[in-house]
Amino acid sequence: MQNPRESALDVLMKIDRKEELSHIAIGETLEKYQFSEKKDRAFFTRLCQGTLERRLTIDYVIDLYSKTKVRKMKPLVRSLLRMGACQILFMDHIPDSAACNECVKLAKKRGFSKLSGFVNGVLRTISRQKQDIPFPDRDKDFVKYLSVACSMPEWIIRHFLRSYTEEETETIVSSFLEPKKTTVSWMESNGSREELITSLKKDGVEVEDGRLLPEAIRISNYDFLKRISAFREGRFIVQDESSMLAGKVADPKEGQKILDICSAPGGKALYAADKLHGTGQVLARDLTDYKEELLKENIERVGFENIRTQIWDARIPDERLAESMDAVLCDVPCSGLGIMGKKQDIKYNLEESVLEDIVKLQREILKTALSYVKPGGSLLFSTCTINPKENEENFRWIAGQNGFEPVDLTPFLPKTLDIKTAGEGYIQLLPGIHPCDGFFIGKLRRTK
Ligand SMILES: C[S@@+](CC[C@H](N)C(=O)[O-])C[C@H]1O[C@@H](n2cnc3c(N)ncnc32)[C@H](O)[C@@H]1O
Repeated sequence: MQNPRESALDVLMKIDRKEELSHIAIGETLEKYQFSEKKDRAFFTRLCQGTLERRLTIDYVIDLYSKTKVRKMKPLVRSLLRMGACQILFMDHIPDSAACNECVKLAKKRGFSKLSGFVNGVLRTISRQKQDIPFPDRDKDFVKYLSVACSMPEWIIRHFLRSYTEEETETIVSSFLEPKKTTVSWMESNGSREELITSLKKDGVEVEDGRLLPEAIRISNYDFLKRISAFREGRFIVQDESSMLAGKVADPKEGQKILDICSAPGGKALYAADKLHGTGQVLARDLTDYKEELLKENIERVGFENIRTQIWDARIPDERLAESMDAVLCDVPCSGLGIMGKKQDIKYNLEESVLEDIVKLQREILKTALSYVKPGGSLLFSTCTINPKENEENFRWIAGQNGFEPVDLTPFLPKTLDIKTAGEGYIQLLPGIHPCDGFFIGKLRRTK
């Protein structure tokens, strides 16, 4: 990576043109430059992520000081100004002069010499004014204030305000901007937790306990996952604690037959296979070749033999599996409103109208999923969103199906998680309020 700013510019333009999702575009560049200096790779990543994370705030500020509004700018100039403003406003260790000069140089290098004066003027004005920027007033217009302060589309804030108070909404939305460590799930079939920690430390990785579960470990100060020996040896998978908790609630037991009908990249399916200790069978399904490849890559790395993959559309009933599974994991595709801190694209790409269609798809999948549960077996329903229509309302809908009853989740939850609805078979985890992603977990048992 000769120039991390130029690499960031290319990635930001690709994302702006909606050619690629941000984690894929950033990941591909990091893979390509895996042998570049750690500090350049870290700066590139932070610059891309920061510019995306704060895009609405940055655009608001640029629009205050530029005659041409952000949406009317040439794509290269737009991305360049955004990343310049990100450094000036949010990256304290970068001198403003370096941020301006480097952007001007890049404008010239990429054939925009005529606009380099404009780029310089806007960035220098932002630098001069940064302590006095007139942000929207919280008391006059809460939605506008929070939208600009936390770079969150107004419709999403209004959507949250239908279910949560202003304080709760502010806590949730601002939590998405907090720096996050990578959480990983220890695979107990591939060595002890102590061995894993020793191996991580030997590779220079900083290690902390998880906040909810003993199998969770939070890691930092690493450069490239694939260079960590314990990762290559399949001693852990990357997984948020909310997702591990869903696996725990599913309560996999040795010898069981488990079906994960929406399983890529395989977090919950692998968590379940691990707990089966080489016995039983997990069938991990997803919709496309690409998703099956992701699953296979992870299964191969971990080396479990009690899990196999299959491409299958979860909406289509498979008679051969009717009432045959001890547990069905139904981690449905969802709006992803609980993980907007990790996947920046969600907040900018999602449209409110899509929320209704998602619920329809989820019900089709859930209905089919129920048909695979054997009498006495269970269905785990989960999403990574915080939308009551996709969560509580769907849960009530499946709980109303003949022959199913909610399972008390209390015995599966850590003592620190005191959520009143657990006794009714479901919990809603909220980012900023609970120490994990926004996530919904519900469980039902087939009674007959
Ligand atoms: C929330 S993700 C699953 C995450 C996974 N359970 C894990 O823990 O790693 C939802 C998955 O559903 C898949 N999906 C979407 N529509 C589907 C369908 N009709 N049939 C099967 N899988 C589908 C998506 O490809 C996506 O991989």
